[in-house]
Amino acid sequence: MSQLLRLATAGSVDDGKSTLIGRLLYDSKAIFEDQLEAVERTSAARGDEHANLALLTDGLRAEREQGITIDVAHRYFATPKRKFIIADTPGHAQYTRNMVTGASTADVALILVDARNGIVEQTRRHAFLSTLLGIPHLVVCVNKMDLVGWSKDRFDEIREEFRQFAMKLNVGDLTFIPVSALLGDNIVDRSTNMAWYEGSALLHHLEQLHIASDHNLIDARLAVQYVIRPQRQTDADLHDFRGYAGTVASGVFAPGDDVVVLPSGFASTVKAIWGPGGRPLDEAFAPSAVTVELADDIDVSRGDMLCRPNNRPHVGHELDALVCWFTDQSTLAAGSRYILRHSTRESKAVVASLDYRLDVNTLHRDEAAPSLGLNEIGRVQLRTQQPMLFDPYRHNRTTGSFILVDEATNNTVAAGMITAPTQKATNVVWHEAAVRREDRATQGRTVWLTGLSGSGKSTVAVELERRLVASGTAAYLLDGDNLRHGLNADLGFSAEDRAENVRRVGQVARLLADAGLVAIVSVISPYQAERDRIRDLHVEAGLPFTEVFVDTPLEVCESRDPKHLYAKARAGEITDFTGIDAPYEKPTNPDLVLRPEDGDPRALAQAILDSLQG
Ligand SMILES: Nc1ncnc2c1ncn2[C@@H]1O[C@H](COP(=O)(O)OS(=O)(=O)O)[C@@H](OP(=O)(O)O)[C@H]1O
Ligand SMILES: Nc1ncnc2c1ncn2[C@@H]1O[C@H](COP(=O)(O)OP(=O)(O)O)[C@@H](O)[C@H]1O
Repeated sequence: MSQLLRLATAGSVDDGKSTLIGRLLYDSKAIFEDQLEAVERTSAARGDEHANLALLTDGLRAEREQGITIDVAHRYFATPKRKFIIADTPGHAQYTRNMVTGASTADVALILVDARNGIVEQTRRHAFLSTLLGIPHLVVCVNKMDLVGWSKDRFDEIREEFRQFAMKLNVGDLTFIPVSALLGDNIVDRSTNMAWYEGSALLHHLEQLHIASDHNLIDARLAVQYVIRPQRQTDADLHDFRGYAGTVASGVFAPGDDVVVLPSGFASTVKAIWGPGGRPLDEAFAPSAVTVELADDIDVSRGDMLCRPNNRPHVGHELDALVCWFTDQSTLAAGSRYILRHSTRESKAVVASLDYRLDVNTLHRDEAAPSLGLNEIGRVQLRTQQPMLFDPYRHNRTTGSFILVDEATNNTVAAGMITAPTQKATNVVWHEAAVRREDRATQGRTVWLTGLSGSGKSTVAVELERRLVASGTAAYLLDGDNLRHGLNADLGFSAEDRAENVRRVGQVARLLADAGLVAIVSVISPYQAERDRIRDLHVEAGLPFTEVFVDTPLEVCESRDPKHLYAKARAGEITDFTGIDAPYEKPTNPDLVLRPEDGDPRALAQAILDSLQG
């Protein structure tokens, strides 16, 4: 079966969103002949020169007005390569909530920009929301290129402006396509009007997009929806069948797997897994709805979660989360009480504090904000009566999200994304500085070089620092090797110690960047999750973060072996050596990749400089 791609579209009114969707449907021959004829007739009657494809999607608007969905319409179409679902979210300023509901399961966000107007407030807002929702791929369609004379310069200008903004966000994969939705350029077929554009047309890009690896296949989680306990049918059934039905939120379950049931902590083994229609399954992935049978007769009830013994979600009463407020009937403030629904559990919850309200347009945090109103987003600390079983949203869009329900009206009043369990440090108050970042002479950032030992991180980093300082930019190199002589002298090379090493270096880099320096970091940092955490730390602080993958193959590193460490590792004299008997997880979405064939260390340092300026 072809893989399904979920698309969320966003753009301000009149950017051409409806036309673009119409064009995709029209040109991929997905629309019904009669609908099309009606559009052609209406367009001709209105004297339109071209078939007005917005009319196709305007039909949907009527549906919406009847309140069928929360202002999000879904459209289905298919090409021989793939099936698509488009969630069309209206672009008005106050429609944050629709975007949050419509796009939370999307694989790709399509953001439309009118080439004449360039990046506007809405563009930034939608880009921010898309990244907040963890949508892994972002496609910026610079539309109405016909109205700017198919200008490459204009396209480049918009792309650069967007890139500058996107650096402050945690954007996974970012693509820019110049299009004319009205005339069909670069929608399904490559445009002949823009020969300078070398990329794919939109549909082709969407068909090719690799999304399988976006799914979390590591953290096995299944929230029990209900317990199936049919009556004994015949005397031959010595035991009553007991199955646990639910949807796999992430990871993989298979018969024979050891599992733990949370929050009780009882352990068992998966005896069998049943799919739809009672079919036995060898494996179950997200988002399959299955029934799991366990080998042991243990107590499991609705709301419990099955996971693997060595990979568990957080269990706790305190959540740190970003919430989007959905209603104008009330506001959220410290002390407000709600029902929190998370996977198949629910609990009473109180807002322990509202840390700040986020201005989605400027990313400014208002720490003095007393409450959140309609469509506003803020960071809150929540305390629940029952223990919750959760993961950060960044790792798991299912076990990382929740909704808040008003007890009195039973209305959903907010959607939330869990950032982390609330930090342990209690009674420690953050002191506000009198100097704001904008008041400092320079604005800092972090450039993070990751790669195997001997890949060239330090050499390139030294050269980058030299060039920056020579050009009058305050920069400071934090080298893993060197820090391990001081700050991190107590750490070795176990997975835990490396995580702590990277956490400390990341915190120091953030402080330097906050102080206005370019912090250059050169550490192996072998784990994606740790690197992501450092990126988040920067993004949350509004500091640009550039992840540079020094992608030198293991064989090359090993042949260089300047410190003879590979030789020692091969001889078994050192253990846990990265690339030999300890893992290195390649960056999934680095901002820049440097390969040996790209040049000598000087050329590579220059490539980093170019990317910072570009
Ligand atoms: N077991 C093992 N594995 C990897 N590296 C080892 C090990 N033992 C010592 N070294 C030396 O320590 C340097 C890596 O330190 P880092 O702080 O960058 O590592 S990590 O990010 O915590 O994984 C690394 O430096 P670079 O070669 O500059 O990367 C090595 O010289
Ligand atoms: N781009 C490059 N081309 C060829 N050799 C390189 C390059 N970058 C670094 N080297 C050499 O590789 C060795 C390892 O580089 P180093 O910067 O110490 O790596 P790391 O800090 O990643 O361990 C050094 O001897 C260095 O001179």
